[in-house]
Amino acid sequence: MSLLEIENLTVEFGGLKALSNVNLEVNEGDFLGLIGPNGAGKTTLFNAITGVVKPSDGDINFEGKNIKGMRPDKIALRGISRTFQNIRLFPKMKASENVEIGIIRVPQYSIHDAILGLPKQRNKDKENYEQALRHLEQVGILEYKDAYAGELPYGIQRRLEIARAIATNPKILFLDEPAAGMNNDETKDLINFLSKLHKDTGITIVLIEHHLDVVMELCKNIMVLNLGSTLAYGNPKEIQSNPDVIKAYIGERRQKTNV
Ligand SMILES: Nc1ncnc2c1ncn2[C@@H]1O[C@H](COP(=O)(O)OP(=O)(O)OP(=O)(O)O)[C@@H](O)[C@H]1O
Repeated sequence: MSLLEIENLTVEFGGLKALSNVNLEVNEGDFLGLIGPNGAGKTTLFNAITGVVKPSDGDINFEGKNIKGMRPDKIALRGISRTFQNIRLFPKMKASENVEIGIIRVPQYSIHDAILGLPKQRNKDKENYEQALRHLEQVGILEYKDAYAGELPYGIQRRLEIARAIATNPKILFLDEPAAGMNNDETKDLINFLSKLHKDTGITIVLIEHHLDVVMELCKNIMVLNLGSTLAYGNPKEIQSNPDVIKAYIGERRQKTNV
């Protein structure tokens, strides 16, 4: 059984079919890339899986259970975590506090314990802080633990988002354009860091990215969406030489980036 199975998924916004009969299987440990032109439906697919938008048709099975239409918080508790295209950190909170928010998803002590500041609450707070530091270390930004998120360099903020997402201890991680707005050095750092994260933790990752070098280097398989439908699926070599993909997307990206 696959970890995630998407069957004939359709998402409509008014008269617009953002996704049309999309099928996808993700196995445990996969590193899957999701590419395609602007408006192809990539983020909509993430939004449907994470419960942010309601599909009009099809099924989304995670660990054999249909999660289609479930609330985002319930889906997150099943082990599905994500980052967003636009950074969504709490800028006036410290880096460590942003990660603690990822850890404290379910009440860990009663309101009574919290109001009275009982040892159970104090111990849990200390454990959460220590765990947050471990995640900051995991993504290589421990030195920024006391810095305010909004004051961090862009590439570090992106890593902090990933630290917060993995703090929920997910079984699958969806990354929506983690290299967006990064310069070449930051992009190279990101490739190395994601490769190490995947190797060290074995976590299943699905990655949307327009920086094709990131996708080609990291992903074992790639799904190409175009106009809400699957245009192609294959390994990086197959995708780069697929004439339909070159015509619909890669050719245009090469022109834009002079690759
Ligand atoms: N909440 C929404 N309401 C109405 N239309 C939407 C909504 N979200 C997405 N769309 C539309 O659905 C289509 C797919 O959008 P989506 O954001 O999924 O594309 P994408 O492949 O992620 O694009 P990009 O690479 O630019 O991020 C687009 O035409 C978009 O305008």
